[in-house]
This record gives sequence, structure tokens and C-alpha cells, in this order.
Amino acid sequence: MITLDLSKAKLNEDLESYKDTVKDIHEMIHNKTGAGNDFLGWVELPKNYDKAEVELIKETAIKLREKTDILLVCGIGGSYLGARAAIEAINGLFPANDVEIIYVGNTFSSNYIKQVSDYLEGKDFAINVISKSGTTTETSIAFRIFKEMCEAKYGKEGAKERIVATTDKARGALKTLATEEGYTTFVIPDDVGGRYSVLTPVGLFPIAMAGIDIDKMLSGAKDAMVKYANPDLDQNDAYKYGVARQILHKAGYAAEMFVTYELQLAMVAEWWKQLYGESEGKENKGILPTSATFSTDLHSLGQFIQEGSKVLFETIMQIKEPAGDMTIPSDKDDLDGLNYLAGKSVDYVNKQACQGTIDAHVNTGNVPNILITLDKMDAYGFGYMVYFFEISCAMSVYLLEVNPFNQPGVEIYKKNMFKLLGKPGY
Ligand SMILES: O=P(O)(O)OC[C@H]1O[C@](O)(CO)[C@@H](O)[C@@H]1O
Repeated sequence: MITLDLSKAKLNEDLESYKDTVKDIHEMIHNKTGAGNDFLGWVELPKNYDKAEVELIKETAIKLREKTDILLVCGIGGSYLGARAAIEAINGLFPANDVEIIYVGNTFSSNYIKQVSDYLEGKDFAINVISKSGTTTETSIAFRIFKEMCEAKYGKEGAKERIVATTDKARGALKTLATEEGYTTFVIPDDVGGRYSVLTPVGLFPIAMAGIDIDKMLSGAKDAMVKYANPDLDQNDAYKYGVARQILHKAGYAAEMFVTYELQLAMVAEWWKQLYGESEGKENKGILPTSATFSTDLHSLGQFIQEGSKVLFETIMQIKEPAGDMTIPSDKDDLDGLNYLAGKSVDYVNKQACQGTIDAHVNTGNVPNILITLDKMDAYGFGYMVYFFEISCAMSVYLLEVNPFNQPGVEIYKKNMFKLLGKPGY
């Protein structure tokens, strides 16, 4: 399902020398003995997930899909990126899905929130509010606004049938509010942190609302869980990726650019950036995760990558089989000179662009490239890919001797902001 090619990664160390350390870290992850070990629920989640809750998610989604034209997914960071990544990667940017998904609660932009509320006028909508802590301010403000709109439109009882809360089982303001209001509530397991939560109800409910088969997604993740449970570095591509990026970091590369060749994978890159950035960037350590969509960004960033300062390596995420394709037509006048491509598919051109770019960046530009290929970006493939990156992230960050599961630095801006806003207690 996923293949890894390190032949163009320009590694100056032998992977073999990491074998023992990798085995030790593998044991640490699986026996839950490392830093942050109370957040390892995602490791066996594809097998241990709450089956009854997933059934309830599917039933609730079927019922709500009949009732609504729009679902507002209200959450930020790990409480929305995974769902959005899946929905856009699988359904595309102009989906045929009968429920339109709109993301809110991910910004303080008054322009954005006002535009969404204007857009909702006269339309049918429902809300899934998602927050593990239940106290995230971006999410709370948006939820207060859209809950009020929902109640004004459908009445308190009607709104109750259109609002679903996903939060901690016991703690937080959102849990209290959801219980008080009587909303359908899904639980985020205690031992799964936000950026590792896409395969919990956090991601599963919105993904099911978008008409995607969540059983297939979980089965992709389960197959990856089995595949990457091998402690032997020689046999484990997820661990090899984790090691390779640390070798490059040690060699002086400060940034990793996650590259896709599909516009609809831009949110997969955003999800990946939070996963790696929030897991790794602490104690003044870590690789800066960045992203680009090619060939689009070759026309903006391509110059820097090719000839600019040598600060980054690329991780190229290719999809073997496109979900859609078109043939380039022949033209009798050939005024644009494109007849040499007539009869070829657009995906064929995309793949040649990818090969040509890898060659240019690696061989001419001296930029290390890690190549990751996923067979197909469907529900199964997405689940498989999620697990691949989660387990390789844990391995990679533990190699850096950092706790992959906390994010203490995020609180500092919040404290300053609360003080400026006059929040009681600050
Ligand atoms: O689900 P919550 O608690 O609203 O948090 C959303 C996001 O905010 C963070 O806690 C950072 O502030 C992320 O780790 C998390 O994914």
C-alpha cells in the first residue's frame, strides 16, 4: 500500500547503525514506557476502538445527512485537520456529496465567521462541535455564535437534534454544556492527543457525514498497524522514514518540505505539519515542517528549492492511481503545439513532471528527496497512510529524545491573549 524509496535521500549515515535504538524505542512505544506514555492510545486504536460508538457514529450520520444540507465542523488543530484532510483527499474539492462541509472554529477572523453566517442564511445546517479540552477559544466563540443561529432557526429542541458534540468523556466546559443541553455526544479517548485523533470520533463523525466509509478507513489503519508493528528496522518502512529524517536533520537540514502533486491533498499536508511540528518542535529542537503542492508551487517556490540556500529536504508523497483522469484531446490546428501530448492522460503528464522535478532537485539542486508512494487515496488508503505517519512520527521524535505527545509551547500565546482579553484568572 505504501512504498518508501530512500535512494535519493542522500543519507550520510547507515540506517543499520540505528537498528538497536529503533528496537528499544519500538519496545518503549508498545510497552508504554517512554515520555508521554499516557498518550499512546492511538497505537492499537485501529484494533481497540469502541465498536459500539462507531456504529452509533454511522447511525447518527445517516440520520443527520437526511436532515441537513450543510454540516459545520467546529474545531481547530487536531480537532479538525484530520477530518478535513480525509474529506478533501477522498471526495475532492468539488464533491458530489449531498452534505456540504464547512469548517469553523478554526480562526478568530471576523471576516470568515461573518461570511459563513451570511452564507448560512436561508440554508439548512447542523453542527459538530469538536474539542478535547472543551475550552479552546476559537472553537468556543464560533460554537456560541452558530449555536445561537441554530436555535434561532430551529428552536431549542430542533437545534438539539442538529448539534453533535465530540469531547472528553468527563472534563471541560463543552462536556458540561453538551450534557446540560442533551446533545448527542461522542467521546475522545483520554489516551489519544488531538493530532493523533483522526481515527477517533473527532475525525470519524465528520468523515461519515461526508459519505465516506469509515469502516474501510479503520481497516486500512488496522492493516498498517499490523504491518508496522515489526521492531526490525530492515522490515519497517515507517521506522525507516522516521530514522531517515533524523539523519538528515543531524546532517544540518533544518526543514522538511512535504510535497504532493494533488491540490486536494493540501489539507493532508496541513495535518502532517501539525503531527510533526507539534510533536517535535520543543526544547529548541526539531525539523520545521513545511509543505508545497507541485507543480503549482514549482512556479513560486521552485526557484528557491532548486537554487536557494540548502536548508531543506523534501518528502514527496505520490499517489499511484489517481481518483480521476482525463485524456488530452487532439487539435487539428495544433496552434498551442500540444499535439505531441494528444491521447496522453493528464495524470501521465503529472507523473512525468514529478520524475523530472525529482531529478532536477536531487541531481542538479542537491536537495535530498525521500519518496513515499501510496497506491490509492481512498478511505482504506487514507487510514493506512494516517497510521504510517503516526507511528513514524513517534519513532522519529523519540530518536530526537523529545516527548512526542505534549505541546507546552502552545499555551504561551493563549495566556497573553487571555490577559489582554481580561479573562478571569489571568
Ligand atoms: O481539541 P482542543 O482541546 O480544542 O484542542 C485543539 C488543538 O489545540 C491544541 O491543544 C493546541 O492549542 C492542539 O494540540 C489541539 O489539536
